[in-house]
Amino acid sequence: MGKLRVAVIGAQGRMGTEAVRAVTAAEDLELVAALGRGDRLDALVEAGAQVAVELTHPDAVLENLEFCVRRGIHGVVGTTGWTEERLASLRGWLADSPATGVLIAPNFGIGAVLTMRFAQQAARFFESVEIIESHHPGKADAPSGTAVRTAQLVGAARRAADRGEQPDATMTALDGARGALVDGVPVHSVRLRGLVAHQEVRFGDEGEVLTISHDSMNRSSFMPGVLLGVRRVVETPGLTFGLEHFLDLDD
Ligand SMILES: NC(=O)c1ccc[n+]([C@@H]2O[C@H](COP(=O)([O-])OP(=O)(O)OC[C@H]3O[C@@H](n4cnc5c(N)ncnc54)[C@H](O)[C@@H]3O)[C@@H](O)[C@H]2O)c1
Ligand SMILES: O=C(O)C1=N[C@H](C(=O)O)CCC1
Repeated sequence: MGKLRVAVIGAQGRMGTEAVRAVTAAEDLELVAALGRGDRLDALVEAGAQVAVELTHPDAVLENLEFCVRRGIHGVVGTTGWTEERLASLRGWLADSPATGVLIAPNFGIGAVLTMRFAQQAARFFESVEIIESHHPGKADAPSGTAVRTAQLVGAARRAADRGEQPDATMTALDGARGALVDGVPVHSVRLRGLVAHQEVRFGDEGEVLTISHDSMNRSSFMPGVLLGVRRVVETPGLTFGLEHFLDLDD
């Protein structure tokens, strides 16, 4: 079998630079295109790309994915900012191109995916939960895609366990002091020079606190997840949301 032909969109960015390096170094993959802002998407077709790794900006990702899916190019997406409305558009394009696969990974870090899974498992046992995510100050979106996904998973697990609202006697608060409420879970976003990507999920109950915490120290740590996504997406038509679906976590 020949090498899988891979393109990177957003190739000059922080993540894109790492992805270009990782794809180039992988023996079973061939980097056939590296696109930056302003480059023609037609270059993907001309290069014969089979998979596009999308690492751009929430404002650009939908247009790039529509182009790819309509041409049968599979997508591995790290770009954040996903809403139900955006996902519905993507599902529509995929319905018209049923052999095409798209993986959206809020986080490619294996440890971060496990953090989300562990938080989901812990959620039903605790009265209180808050999420603190901390990132570099160049990040465009807040809260992080990882924190939003974690809060959704925790919120769903709390609902399934009939956990009511969290205790909180706050009567007056400055705007933002209690974070953003995502699915009933307060999420606090820190932006600090020197950081890469970090998250703490703090659970509390009478007399005990459980903190599940994960740190990405560099962006090369995301690359095993990106490469796994590239290899698996070509055999997984439709939308896959979350790298956990490619990790066989229940085995
Ligand atoms: N899923 C994950 O594990 C993960 C990890 C890190 C970052 N991210 C996300 O990936 C995205 C990129 O992050 P980053 O830190 O690399 O950002 P960045 O700003 O360093 O890089 C983005 C690059 O995309 C380029 N770009 C913008 N619009 C484009 C377009 N239409 N076509 C081609 N290129 C375009 C920019 O010029 C820039 O070079 C963000 O949404 C971020 O949150 C996800
Ligand atoms: O650096 C970023 O930007 C990151 N974005 C993702 C998110 O929003 O969760 C993953 C972590 C790094």
